[in-house]
Amino acid sequence: MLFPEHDFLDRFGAAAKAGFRGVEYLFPYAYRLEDLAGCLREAGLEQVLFNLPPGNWEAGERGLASLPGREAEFQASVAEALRYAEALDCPRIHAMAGLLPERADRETVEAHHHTYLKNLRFAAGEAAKAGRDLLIEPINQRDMPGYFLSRQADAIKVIDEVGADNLRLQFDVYHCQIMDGDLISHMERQFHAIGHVQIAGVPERHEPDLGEVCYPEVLARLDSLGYTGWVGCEYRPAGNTWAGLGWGQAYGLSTDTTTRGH
Ligand SMILES: O=C(O)C(=O)[C@H](O)CO
Ligand SMILES: [Mg+2]
Repeated sequence: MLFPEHDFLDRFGAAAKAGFRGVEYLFPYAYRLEDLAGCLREAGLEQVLFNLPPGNWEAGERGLASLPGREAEFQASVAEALRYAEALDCPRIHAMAGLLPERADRETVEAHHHTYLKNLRFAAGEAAKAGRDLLIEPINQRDMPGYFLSRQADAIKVIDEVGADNLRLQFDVYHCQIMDGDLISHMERQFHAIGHVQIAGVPERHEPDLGEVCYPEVLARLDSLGYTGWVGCEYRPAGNTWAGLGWGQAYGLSTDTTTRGH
């Protein structure tokens, strides 16, 4: 989502020049593995996370994991994601849950829940064989109406029901603020399950210093909890990406325009 001023494969160099040490993105599948691996190597970056294939994104699909009748496609998506994760040395992959049909009745919701648990057990098992973590993320209903997983408590319940050590929570602060609020309490209560963190300003999803969330306090508390994982900057720059990085200087990022030479 950052550096949209550049073609995708050029964003790796821009991220490194800005001081990032790792990158994540939604989907790698439109690109050749060797091109992505070369970008990481040349920029000296780690591949931190990406998503499993989401179904037909252009047609509005937002993941396969809870969709009854699509299990074979989901299993193939796990294999494809793990193939990319192996080549890019990516320790974690995110399985998007998918959308409920409009006005879903109780039976439909239960069928999605049953499918979700079954698929996550399969995917966590395959990821564990490869030494990788599988993440699930509650996503807010404003950005993704009908998304099957939107509340923090539901995500923790699913993680407990699946019972796989490598099934972890993708704690996106932006979504948590919109759907549940009470950010620091949720972060503290769920800390045992957090496998990745993402941040963005609320409500516009711009830079973290724009909006209602006090990120210096949230990130300081994350540190004091002993978090040693990554924090993904999953936001849409309000303007030029570089101009908006001032918030990150406290975390080693640079807004130095002289490094823009790219
Ligand atoms: O939407 C988000 O916050 C995500 O992190 C998903 O991976 C992509 O939609
Ligand atoms: Mg997110």
